[in-house]
Amino acid sequence: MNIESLIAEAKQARELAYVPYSKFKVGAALLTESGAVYRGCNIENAAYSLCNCAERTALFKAYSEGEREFVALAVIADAPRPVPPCGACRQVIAELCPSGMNVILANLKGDVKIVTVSELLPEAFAAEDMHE
Ligand SMILES: O=c1ccn([C@H]2C[C@H](O)[C@@H](CO)O2)c(=O)[nH]1
Ligand SMILES: [Zn+2]
Repeated sequence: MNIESLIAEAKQARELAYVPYSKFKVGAALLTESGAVYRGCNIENAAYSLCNCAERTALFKAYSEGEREFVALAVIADAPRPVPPCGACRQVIAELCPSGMNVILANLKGDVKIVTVSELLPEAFAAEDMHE
């Protein structure tokens, strides 16, 4: 699976977004070590703080199906620049994905920016920091 294909998966996922409030559809696609792809879209709620981003939808779907080895995550939206994940998603990505994993940020215009998990959230607190 190459970068373009993973972005295409994220674009497909984006079509399923539930966004009556922001009207801002986001899609994500998470590639696992075994080659499986988990898609996610953002799902909003009248209680705004319950809105779930595309990235977290994809990660939670994959993790809850038993997946543990993640190799890349693509995110796409119709934005002026490659869509930047929110702080909550950065924290969840840092918790569940390897620090050197690539996160592919894209928009519908074809702009792509690739960053690592640790670039998105340097010095993130994680499970291994909790006990000696
Ligand atoms: O990386 C991002 C940025 C935003 N959103 C969602 C949250 C909300 O539903 C809408 C507007 O912020 O887009 C995502 O899903 N992922
Ligand atoms: Zn988010």
